[in-house]
Amino acid sequence: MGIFKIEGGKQLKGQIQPQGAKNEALQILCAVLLTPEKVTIHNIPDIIDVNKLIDLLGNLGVTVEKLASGSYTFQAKTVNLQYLESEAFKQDGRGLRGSIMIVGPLLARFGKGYIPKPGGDKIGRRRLDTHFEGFIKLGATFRYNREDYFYGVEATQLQGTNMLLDEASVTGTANIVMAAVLAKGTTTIYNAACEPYLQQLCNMLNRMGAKIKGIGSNLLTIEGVTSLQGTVHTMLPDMIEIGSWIGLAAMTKSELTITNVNWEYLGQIPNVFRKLGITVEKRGDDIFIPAHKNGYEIQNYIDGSVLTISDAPWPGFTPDLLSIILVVATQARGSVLIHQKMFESRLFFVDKLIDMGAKIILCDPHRAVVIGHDFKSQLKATTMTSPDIRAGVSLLIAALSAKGTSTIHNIEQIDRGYEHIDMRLKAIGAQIERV
Ligand SMILES: CC(=O)N[C@H]1[C@@H](OP(=O)(O)OP(=O)(O)OC[C@H]2O[C@@H](n3ccc(=O)[nH]c3=O)[C@H](O)[C@@H]2O)O[C@H](CO)[C@@H](O)[C@@H]1O
Ligand SMILES: C=C(OP(=O)(O)O)C(=O)O
Repeated sequence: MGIFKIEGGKQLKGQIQPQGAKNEALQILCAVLLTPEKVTIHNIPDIIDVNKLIDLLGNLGVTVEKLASGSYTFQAKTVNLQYLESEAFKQDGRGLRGSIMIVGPLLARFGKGYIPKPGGDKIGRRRLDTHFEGFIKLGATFRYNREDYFYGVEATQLQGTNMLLDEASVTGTANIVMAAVLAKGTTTIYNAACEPYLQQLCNMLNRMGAKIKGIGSNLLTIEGVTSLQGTVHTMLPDMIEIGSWIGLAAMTKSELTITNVNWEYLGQIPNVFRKLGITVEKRGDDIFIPAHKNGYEIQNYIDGSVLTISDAPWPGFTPDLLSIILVVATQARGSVLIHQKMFESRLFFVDKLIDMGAKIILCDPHRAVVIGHDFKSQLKATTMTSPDIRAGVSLLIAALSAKGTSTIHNIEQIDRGYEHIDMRLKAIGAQIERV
């Protein structure tokens, strides 16, 4: 397993261009299975999870051609359905979370979709009921093999229907939408997730000939069509990476420009950092973060009570940035309650920050109070292990701000979602080595 060695306490400076969005890429790549025609995709991030999914598509018989860095064509003229029943698929399929979204397109176009329990972060229970309840509603038969955690759905022709999702699941909505576009008749999906990832997916599907209305809302209406054609799609910049760079700049008192961020898709993200007292300046389509020489001060509520930052389905604040908010708060002036509502094991990494000298009280698995140091006491360097992708980056930010040399193990978790992070950090002055 890889290791980062970080010499912290250095100010960084410069420009950073966000990569294409990981969670969007995982949906878009699965959508290529819906058509026998060529699909060209640009701004694909070069990260472990995405590369695993591209390999999986190749194993399924999709012709994959790399045009340039980040640009590929995919053509699923025929698909090797036997691979779905192989031992190799059981290994490949559980390598990442995003693989679950091959099920909807395969079911819709080929009548069967199988998947072993998918991987992804170990951040609490991650059920798949919403996905399979949706497929069943569309008329699929469902089976689950408890022995080897293997899920399967089959149907000769999906039928449009009305459904109310039990929760606004991101990958669940994507999966059901990709099945419903080829169903017979009209499907309505209420309580649909509507993250920018999903808006991008639905817009792409419409360009392929699908008929989806209500994009960006929690009520999608999908008129089924018999076939879809090829298209060209460009991924948005990764909003979670953008948030990570904002946090990094503030915590290391660095001046950073994050370029071409697509402001209109950032939702609450800039404002939540502003609530921590961080200056997030809009300069055209860039974000400019000045060096916070005098620190940053957490805002209280109007009545003077302590601020809470919590997650919610879009357009609420994404759970994927709460770990970063938490680490940034450790050096703020003031206190904040971090409430991670969705996942129950995503805050345990605070133990490491406490070891480094941060003032945090973990109230329960979902809530932590952070009392900021206002830079009066620097975090101390240490050795740590990255438990999940976002905690990993939060620990990396802590290490870059800490005094001395820190070591982070299990950096594959970080490489799962951040493209060449060590090279990009070096380019803005960080001292980081991959060993
Ligand atoms: C590959 C991918 O795209 N992964 C993202 C996707 O995962 P994923 O699609 O797996 O996450 P879901 O949206 O299904 O659910 C996430 C968690 O939130 C809970 N939940 C969800 C909706 C809701 O209204 N109430 C609620 O409590 C679920 O029970 C689950 O524990 O969305 C998550 C939530 O934004 C992100 O953290 C992941 O980065
Ligand atoms: C939880 C995340 O990813 P995944 O769903 O792939 O585990 C994430 O991107 O923060």
